[in-house]
Amino acid sequence: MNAAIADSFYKSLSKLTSEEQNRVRESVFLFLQNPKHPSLKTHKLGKLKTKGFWSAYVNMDLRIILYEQAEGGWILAYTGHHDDAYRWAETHQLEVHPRTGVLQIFRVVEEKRVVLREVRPLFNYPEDYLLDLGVPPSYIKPLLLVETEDQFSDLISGLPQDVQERLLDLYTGKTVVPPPKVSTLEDLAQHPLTRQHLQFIQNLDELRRALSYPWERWMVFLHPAQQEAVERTFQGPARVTGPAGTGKTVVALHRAATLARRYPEAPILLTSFNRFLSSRLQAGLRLLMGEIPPNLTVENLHSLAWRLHNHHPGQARIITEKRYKPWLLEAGQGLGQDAAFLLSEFAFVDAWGLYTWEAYRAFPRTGRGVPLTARERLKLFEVFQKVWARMEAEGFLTFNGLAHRLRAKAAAGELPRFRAVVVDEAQDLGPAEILLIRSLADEAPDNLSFALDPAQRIYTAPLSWQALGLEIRGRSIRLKVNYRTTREVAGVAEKVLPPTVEGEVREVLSLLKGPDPEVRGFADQNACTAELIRWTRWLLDQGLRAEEICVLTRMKNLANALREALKQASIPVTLLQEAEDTREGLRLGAVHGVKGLEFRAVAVFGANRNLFPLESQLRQAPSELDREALLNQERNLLYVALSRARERLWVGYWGEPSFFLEQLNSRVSATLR
Ligand SMILES: Nc1ncnc2c1ncn2[C@@H]1O[C@H](COP(=O)(O)OP(=O)(O)OP(=O)(O)O)[C@@H](O)[C@H]1O
Repeated sequence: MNAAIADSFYKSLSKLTSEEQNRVRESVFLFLQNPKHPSLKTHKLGKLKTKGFWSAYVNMDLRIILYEQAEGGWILAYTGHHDDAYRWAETHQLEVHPRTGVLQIFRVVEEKRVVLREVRPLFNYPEDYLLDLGVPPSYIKPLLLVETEDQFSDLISGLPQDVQERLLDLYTGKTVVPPPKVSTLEDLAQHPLTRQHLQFIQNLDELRRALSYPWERWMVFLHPAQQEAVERTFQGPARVTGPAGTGKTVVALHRAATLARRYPEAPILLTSFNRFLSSRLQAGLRLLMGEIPPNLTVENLHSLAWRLHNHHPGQARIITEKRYKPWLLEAGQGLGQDAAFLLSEFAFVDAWGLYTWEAYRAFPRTGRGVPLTARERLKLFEVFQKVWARMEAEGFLTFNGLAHRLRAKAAAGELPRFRAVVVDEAQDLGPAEILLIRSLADEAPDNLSFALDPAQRIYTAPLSWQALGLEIRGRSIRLKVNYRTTREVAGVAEKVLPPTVEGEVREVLSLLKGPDPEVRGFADQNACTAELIRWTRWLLDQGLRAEEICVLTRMKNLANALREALKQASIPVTLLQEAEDTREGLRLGAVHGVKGLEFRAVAVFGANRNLFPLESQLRQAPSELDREALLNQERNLLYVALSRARERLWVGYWGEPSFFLEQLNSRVSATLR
């Protein structure tokens, strides 16, 4: 079988109803077994003879647009309702690029753009160089004639994704290196740029598999940077980083699947820090692999730790800070240290597993904010020992304590190991968790793969990878193409962050265009609520389903108050923490519960000065450095909230706006005054 499915086909398929998708799938199957099957009425599109497009009949309403290759193979290019499908065929073309050799599908450039006249070009590069970058020859002149940014965006939106990326980089003043050239046909199928757009189907089995699952583009087409992070054999721990929506979870899923196939006899673990995220990973893997193979475990770290712990006698219950706080304060009376500092130092010692005096004394407290003399350290350690003794006597253990205990067992060879561990959302893991993961992985190539975004760290303080014994230099891949959201939404979300986060310059490229986000100030909470309800109703009128809309607040109590108001307005609501994918209703909840999710429309309700950052929390910071760390976490929380939106973003505040919003561009900040 000589067939390929194009990215544009999957994209168009996803716009059809599931009933229509099924009909299209049946016809594709039929077509690829017998292109001349009479029921398909396959015919060359008359007026478009030179372009090589064909149409196949699905039913009275639906058509599949195909391209016949010179060597006799077929490319599935598009599917849609009759008029839409024919319009697509008329306005697109498929061509092997004369320089790069890559097969490209792109929108036919409009003739009227090629009028030669005196202009002040926005984009001025040698034609030869643009050709080297893979710009189709018909686009060169129009590109050199664009005068405004809007014209530029509009023009390049018809180009293949990789060419758009290069042109946008060029536009923002970056040096862009031309892609490698494709010379042979075999080379073409293997070329990362081709694989970004075309899925080659070798036999009926592959076709059956491709047709029997819901088709999602991320399952099939990876960006070359994603592909590298998925497929490379790393000689040690590796990590993939990137802003929200750049496909880190997609990489983690593919990487786990690839490693499970690469080491079929060895146990592989795909993990994240909470149950909710792991169940999403599980669902993603089922989509990707059909069945999760027996050597691949998907489990959140806490549940894994309990499972390993329960293999051994002497179970303990996990203690929360709320429960041990009074014990710590009682033991620490007379030390002259305030409660916030005692709690913070206890958590620090616990996180790093400094359970002996020698370990605590020798451990650098750099960056802790409150300096301690050796004597003060010793006094503190004696207090901590009392708390640990009490925990032990009452059958309790902190989670970090459990993690360190397991780590020691793993080091002594008493626990089973994984050949490779893949970790998603790794920025929120603390030292105890990362050290545990490290101890559970074999010392071998490909053993540890982390996916993370430092700007989404909302639970822990930044960590030094080197201090954890993880050397990742030369094995770090950065993603920058945002597949989730529009340029407008990504622009607003990134602007609440500083340009560099934990040493990494924030770089994001979104190829989608959409409406400007709205940032609105109100006199009080009631007015903000009323407008939010109006906006929600408007979205529902526009055809969005309630579950495609999510409203986020900084605190749970604000979400509860809003829930009542939405109920009264007869808008169905499901709280985020209760939300199964199947439940209906607008999603509502505190930002902490929205990690890893995305919605067509997102509203942040209460982006007020005293809520982002949460004033009451900042006041408790024991030192200026702790305050700084908390401030960053709060900023990250707002970033997480804003970056969940795929198409529409609405931000409402009353009183003073959060100062994190100050960096927004003038278009948005105009509404702040
Ligand atoms: N190669 C791809 N092709 C098409 N869609 C993709 C691709 N990679 C990612 N996506 C889509 O982009 C969106 C974001 O992907 P994903 O959740 O993996 O990003 P992320 O970097 O983990 O985001 P976050 O940091 O916000 O959790 C998803 O809808 C996903 O399906």
